[in-house]
Formats: sequence, C-alpha cells, structure tokens
Amino acid sequence: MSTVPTISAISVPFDLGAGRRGASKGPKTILQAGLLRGLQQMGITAEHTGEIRLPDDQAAPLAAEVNHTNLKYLAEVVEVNTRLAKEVSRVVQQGHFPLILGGDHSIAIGTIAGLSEHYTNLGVIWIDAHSDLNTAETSPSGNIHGMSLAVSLGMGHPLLTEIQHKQPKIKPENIVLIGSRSLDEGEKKLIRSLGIKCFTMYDIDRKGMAHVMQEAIDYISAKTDGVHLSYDVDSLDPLEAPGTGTTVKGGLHFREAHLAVEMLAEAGIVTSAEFVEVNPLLDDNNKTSHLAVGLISSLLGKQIL
Ligand SMILES: NC(=[NH2+])NCCC[C@H](N)C(=O)O
Ligand SMILES: [Mn+2]
Ligand SMILES: [Mn+2]
Repeated sequence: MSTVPTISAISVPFDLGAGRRGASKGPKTILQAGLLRGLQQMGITAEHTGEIRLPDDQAAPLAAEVNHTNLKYLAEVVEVNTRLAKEVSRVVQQGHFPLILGGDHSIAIGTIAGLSEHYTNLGVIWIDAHSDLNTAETSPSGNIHGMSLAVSLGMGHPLLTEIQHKQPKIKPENIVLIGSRSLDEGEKKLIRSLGIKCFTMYDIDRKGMAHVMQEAIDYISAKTDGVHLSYDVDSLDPLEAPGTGTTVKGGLHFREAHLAVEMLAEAGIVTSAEFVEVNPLLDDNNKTSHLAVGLISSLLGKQIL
C-alpha cells in the first residue's frame, strides 16, 4: 500500500517548556494507543528509537527558582533540544522518516535544528492554535513552548538559537501557519513584518479546509527541498482534543484535521513530522492520544477506502 520510508519514532517526554505539567506523558500514551501496530498494519515499517530526556542528575529545579525569568527552565530546554537535534539528524542521515512524539512544543527547536542540517530550504507547516513566535521580550508567560518557531528563525536567546549550529534553521518565506486563533501582539507584528504565510481560523471558515490546504501545499512545495509538519494538537477544537495544556475554543473539527493530513499524504511532500502537546493528565480517556494516532496514520497514507 505504501511508498512511505521506514518510520523512526522518537519519544520526547518533556514538558518544562509548557506552563502545566503532563505533556511529558504524551509519548507513552500515544504509543499505548497503538501507533506502531497501526502503522505496521498499513504495511509501513516503523520502529521506536527510544526516549530523549534530561540526564538524571539534571532534575528540574523547583518552579520557584525559574519563574522569575522570562525563559523558564532555559537550561533544561537547551539540554533536551540539543540531544533531540542530534537524534533527528542521525535518523535523517539513515534515510528514515523522523516522527517525533512530544512533549511540549518547545521540542520543535531541537527537531528543526536537527533537520536543518540536511536541507537548504526546509519548509515548515505549523498547525497550531498559536504561532509560537514569541521571544523573551514579547512572551506573556515566559514559557518557551510559545517561542519555538521564533527560535528556529534565529530569534531569541543564543543558547536556544545556536543549538546544533549558529545559523537560523528556517526562512520566514518557507513557513505556513494553519489554524491560528490566539496570537500575541508581538507575534502579530512579526507575522506581518516577515510576511509569514498564515491561514487563521477565519481563512479556514471562509475558504474551507480543502482550499486552504491546497494553497498551503502549492505555496510551500514550490520552493522547499523538504517539509516538516509540526502539529500541535491544540489546533483542534477542545471538544475533540481536551487533553492539551493551552486549549483555545473555535478550533479545527475532527474532519478538517483529518482532511488536512490526508491532503498532505496525497501531495507526498512531508519528510518529517512531530505531534506535540498531548497531555494525558488533562485528557478524557486518552481521547487526544487516540486522535493523534489517527492523524499520524492519515498523514502516512491511511485512507477510508
Ligand atoms: N505550544 C503552545 N501550546 N504554545 C502556547 C503559547 C501561548 C502563548 N502565546 C505564550 O507565549 O505563552
Ligand atoms: Mn504550539
Ligand atoms: Mn498551541
């Protein structure tokens, strides 16, 4: 059935980039929801390469010690992403498809850093209620998961932007945001000033998901040599995906979410993906983990008929 390369799933049980704990338990519940078995049933070769985590001696400091900064848990975020970047780079080198299971969205920093070694024009499709384009200066929370896309553009603390190598990892014109509906003032300014392609919920309502995805695919495939899908499950409506830390109402419905990844599968442009912000502690019977498994399967070619 498939021409999909071998999938290497990488778990990143990390949640110190987020304001609430629990996303660190996401990789395990996604795997328990039958991810690998499902892919194997589709005829795909899929392996789990292991977990990227902090060394045991880098136990998280007490929240009180880090909450006075606007870059909470900076050292931990740097460490885990440095490790993740190396692993992602190794998987690409091997010719496999990296599938990163988060974890909060700060792990996109390491994923994209590792990928950027292998592409000169890496495209990024960022499906998210948010744009994660804050810096310490603009962030309302100090949570680094709200900064990861800015970091990948080379903006922010050097310890973050210089992971893997010093250059910016992606270019603004190679990014497409989809599902945006909660943007901070600094983020809006940046989207406008850099001319980042952004399909908000307004655009999805106005044009329909099929139209938006076709535009996004045409836009990005024309100028990139690889496309990374960074999928934050809070892009979905909280009714569909209650198990996530920063829900925003008015999100994607189940069918829109599936259509988006089905169209990406059909276009055959995606070369890596990450699914982040599944928080089983906030979930309803692991509904959000099962949803993630369904979306990953659709992305990798599962069809209704
Ligand atoms: N990956 C996420 N869920 N990010 C949420 C970010 C929320 C908000 N914009 C902030 O910077 O704090
Ligand atoms: Mn996000
Ligand atoms: Mn989000």
